[in-house]
Amino acid sequence: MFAFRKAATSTRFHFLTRRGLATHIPLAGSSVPAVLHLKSGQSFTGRSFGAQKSIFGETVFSTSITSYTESMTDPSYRHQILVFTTPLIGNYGVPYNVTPKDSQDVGVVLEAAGIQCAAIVVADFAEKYSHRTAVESLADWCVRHNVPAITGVDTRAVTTLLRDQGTTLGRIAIGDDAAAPAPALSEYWDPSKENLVAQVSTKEPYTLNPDGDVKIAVLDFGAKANILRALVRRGAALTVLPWNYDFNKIRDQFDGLFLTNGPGDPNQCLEAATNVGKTIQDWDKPIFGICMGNQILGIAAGLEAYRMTFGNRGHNQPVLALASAGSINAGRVYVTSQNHQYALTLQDPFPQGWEPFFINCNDSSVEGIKSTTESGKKIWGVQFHPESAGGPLDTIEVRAIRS
Ligand SMILES: NC(=O)CC[C@H](N)C(=O)O
Repeated sequence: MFAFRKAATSTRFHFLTRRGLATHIPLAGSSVPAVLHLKSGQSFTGRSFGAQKSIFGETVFSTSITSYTESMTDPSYRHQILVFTTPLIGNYGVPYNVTPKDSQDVGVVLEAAGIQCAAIVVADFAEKYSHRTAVESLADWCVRHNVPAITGVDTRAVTTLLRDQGTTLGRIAIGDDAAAPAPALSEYWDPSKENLVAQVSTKEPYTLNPDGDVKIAVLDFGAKANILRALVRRGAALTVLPWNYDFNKIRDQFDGLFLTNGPGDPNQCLEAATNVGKTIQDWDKPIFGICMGNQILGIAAGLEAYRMTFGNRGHNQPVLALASAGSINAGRVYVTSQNHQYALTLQDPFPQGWEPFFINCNDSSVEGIKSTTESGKKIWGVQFHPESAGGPLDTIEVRAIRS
């Protein structure tokens, strides 16, 4: 036991010294009081182990049992207070998150360079961590990225509430703020009223793996790095574009279009849906979208994106492949990684030329759409994350699984 601890600690000091950070950042005051207030009136007390900063956000829960570092760096969690239903969080620390940046590499090991969620809430923060890739503790990482974190919270009670009343606006109050009364209802800030995609999307186009075999344009709504890595690994040359770039102006140079994941309400991005609407009308090359990308495709096709009660966040969401998925896959259930609050309507009939692709086995929400064979188009979207990180690999190569 001691040997493990020693190894983790010396790796961390090695990392900090190598990068010129001579002093160890101490574990943020674990006796500092902290409170999670919900706009619905409930308050949950705990202790701070992250940045000593109070924030507002949208309170959501994730049922994933591992990969807290991947979830926390996923830009789709922007401005969300992330409650982990798994009680013990932090036990394997945080890995080194930088790779040599070259034209084929997105430059990070996780999903983004920094923490993207607004704060985390856990039942039991593991102060001792151990993993061969760990270079710092979850507490140190949160402090370095100025992200508040609370431990000692009854996360089962919070989750039960959120499941019943839905995703709820919240406030994390740390230190002196924790002793203050809960905010007035009018003080709660609602991130879903903002265009969060504009905050996280690239501001300028850039390329990755320019010598790749297939030229794909990527509309960046807040891409997880592993999506870009997954495309580059398959030999694609990527041109990553800002979310509202009109791809139609340059589409002749490309073999395909990809639409990424992203934070917030897809209805804040109607400009992108209008652009994509023009593309799907008269472009016959392949188009694929993940999560927000699926929602933008759906809006462009004439479906509506609605707000779900508590969304689906976790790495254990079962989805059923429909007949439209093809005879190899139809009828199979895949366990998938998900992080979303909105979904496309399951309407009958579906817009002309489109059909549902997958259905969620828990709540029957639409888990993907595709163009019909008769339409002659090659367009697919999935609400889940086939590229995983974190989560099961069931859908990373759907066809390969059966063979
Ligand atoms: N991961 C995503 O792309 C999420 C899409 C959208 N922000 C939602 O919450 O539904």
